[in-house]
Amino acid sequence: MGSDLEPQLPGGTRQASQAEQPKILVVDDEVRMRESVRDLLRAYGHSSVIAANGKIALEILRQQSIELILLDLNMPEISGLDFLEMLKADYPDIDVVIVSGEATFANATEALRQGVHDFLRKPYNPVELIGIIEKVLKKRNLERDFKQVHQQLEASEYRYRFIVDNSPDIIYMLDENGRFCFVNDRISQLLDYPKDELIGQHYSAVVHEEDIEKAKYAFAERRTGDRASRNVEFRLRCRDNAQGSRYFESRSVSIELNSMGIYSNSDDGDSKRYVGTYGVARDISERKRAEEIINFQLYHDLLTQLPNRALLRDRLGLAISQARRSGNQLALMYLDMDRFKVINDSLGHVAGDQLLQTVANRLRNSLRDSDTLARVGGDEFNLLVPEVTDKEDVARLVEKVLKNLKTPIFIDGVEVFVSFSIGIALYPDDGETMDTLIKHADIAMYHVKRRGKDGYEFFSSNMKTMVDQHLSLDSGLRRAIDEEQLHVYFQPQIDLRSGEISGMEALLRWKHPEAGYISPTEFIPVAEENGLINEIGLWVLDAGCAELKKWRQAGHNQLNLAVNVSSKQLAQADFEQQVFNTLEKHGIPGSALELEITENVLIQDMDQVINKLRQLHAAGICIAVDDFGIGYSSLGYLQSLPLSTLKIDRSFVSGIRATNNRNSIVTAIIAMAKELGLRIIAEGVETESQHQQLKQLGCPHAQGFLFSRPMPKEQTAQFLNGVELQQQHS
Ligand SMILES: Nc1nc2c(ncn2[C@@H]2O[C@H](COP(=O)(O)O[C@H]3[C@@H](O)[C@H](n4cnc5c(=O)[nH]c(N)nc54)O[C@@H]3COP(=O)(O)O)[C@@H](O)[C@H]2O)c(=O)[nH]1
Repeated sequence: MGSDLEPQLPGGTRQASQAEQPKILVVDDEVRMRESVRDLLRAYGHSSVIAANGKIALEILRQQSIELILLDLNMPEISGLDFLEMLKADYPDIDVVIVSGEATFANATEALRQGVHDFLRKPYNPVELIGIIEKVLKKRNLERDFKQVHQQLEASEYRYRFIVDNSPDIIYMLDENGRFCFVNDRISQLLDYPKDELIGQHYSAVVHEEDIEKAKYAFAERRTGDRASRNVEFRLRCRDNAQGSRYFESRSVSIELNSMGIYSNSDDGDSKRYVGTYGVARDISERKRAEEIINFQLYHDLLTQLPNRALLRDRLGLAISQARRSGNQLALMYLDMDRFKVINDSLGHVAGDQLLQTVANRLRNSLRDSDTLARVGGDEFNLLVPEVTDKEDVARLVEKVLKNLKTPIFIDGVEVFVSFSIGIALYPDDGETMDTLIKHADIAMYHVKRRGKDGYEFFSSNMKTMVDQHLSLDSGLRRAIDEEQLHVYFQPQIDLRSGEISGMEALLRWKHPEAGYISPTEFIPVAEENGLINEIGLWVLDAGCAELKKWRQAGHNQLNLAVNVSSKQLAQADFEQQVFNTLEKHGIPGSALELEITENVLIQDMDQVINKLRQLHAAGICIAVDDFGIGYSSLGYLQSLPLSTLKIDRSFVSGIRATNNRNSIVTAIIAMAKELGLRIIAEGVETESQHQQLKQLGCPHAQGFLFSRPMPKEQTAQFLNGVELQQQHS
């Protein structure tokens, strides 16, 4: 029957049987006995190997995987009990059934003590033996299955624990009293709490005190499904507040998603009992910080760190609502720095920025925390004072603010003096809405500017009428150009010695279809503000030159044309080129043109103005200073400028009498002009007496209603031809 070492398989190949069935080792020194057992096992479908003694059996165990040993106790060399001892030491998992003729109680007891599964006496009962074997194998199968399930559970538990502990989010469970019964590792990393310290603590221990109310329902959420809390934001406290607070977005999940016993079946089996909450909290601190930065940038001016227009509007809206409820007044102020552009242009933008920052700090330091100071433009600020008692109260505050700004500011070693024009509107008297208050404060500020800057004014309703007119002039003037409502009139300039006409001054007229004639004193400042003066001024020059050409062609070839030039026109980079082009277009020599500028032109950018005037002068064009004597500029410029004419202001002419000290001013101007080699024209001559006085004082030229009112071009041509016409308009 082959070697005792060889496994005796019941049919089929050895490998196939080994793979399919548990292996049984029969150890017996009696050949007949061990073969009968092997045959019996084969008959019942069990594969087995047989060994004639303990030594062979140990050898087989080293080579093969055995599950059950049927062991004889009485064997030579190694007894069954000794074999058992060796077996338990090296192969404790193998089950043993004793099949032996040994019948002593002591041996049987010892065998059982060593853990054998059963004891069967020879001659054995085959049915009993098979029954025992199958019972052992069944038990082993169960144990194997159990072990496998256990291993799978362990692996699964490990996987879940790994996932939970390595989650970027905090995962927690609270018991029904709101105490932590589970937290993952993430909570320790984020809040510096050892996990064990948190277990058993109420969730409020980690919630920021200001957010307890918000966190209350979200943290210990009882609801499930769609009604459960989602994305509720609040702050958790780090341990000992070591890292400050972090923002969290917490959510409680429904019991359907949570199979870990958050709700358990009650005793009746029909209802469920709340046992706790499961939640996931995600750290959103970085996002919150980014949001804070973005929010700051959205609502603040980055140069001065002051609130911007959007934040001011927000606070003003709230302040108006509160004032409406409480019946209080509030003040809104518009603050505009005077001459900031000049400072910025002369000292440079970096210095300008520093100045704005210093001014912002000074303003801020004059105010209370409840006030809102906002930067709403380059050099424009708005101040909201949410509660004021009366105008005097506001005036005191504004005076304090202006006084604080008076102290000179040093920028890069340069002493800078700043002043502000401040307009004030009060709620509810000056407006009940945000836009009205802002607009009215702006209007009041504008009035301070026009009045001479550096001060404050409260809004009044007549200011609004003026602004409304200003606005309608603005839009009307744009239409006036398109619809050809503008006209050039001419007023003669007379040589008092010969009585001849030496020149014509071009004067602009606006014939409005409804309002009639509108004075240039009203609309020229508007055109200067909206920039239309450049277009209009060039048009006057062109129209005047066109007429001058006709007059000269008609024989008045010594006639000159005087045209008024605004400071805004002169500031254009190509102004002189525009003049040269126009003269060239009409074929008029430069010497036939006189440009009238006012003293305020000279107060501005002196170097640039002198440069332009020199270029014009070099082309033969005469430069006259209009309204001379009423400006504040130094007389020293007269020598440095390429001037040709001084026009004595009407106010001096209207005052001259036969004996009057006003004459001394006119006399002084005439003397000074002669000294400087300048031509003199007296403006606004209305009476024969003025005419004679001027002649006596040696004034060579004059202009005024006495000689002629300004007239349209057709009448001017006739006037030149000596036809006396009734003047229609002045
Ligand atoms: N930049 C420009 N300014 C212009 C232009 N056209 C006019 N103006 C300036 O507007 C101001 C008002 O001008 P206007 O109403 O035309 O008044 C002129 C004369 O009508 C007036 N005048 C002339 N003689 C008399 C008089 O005897 N009495 C009296 N009460 N008024 C008189 O004086 C004005 C002429 O002023 P001036 O230019 O200073 O010689 C005025 O400042 C104009 O300059 C334009 O096209 N561009």
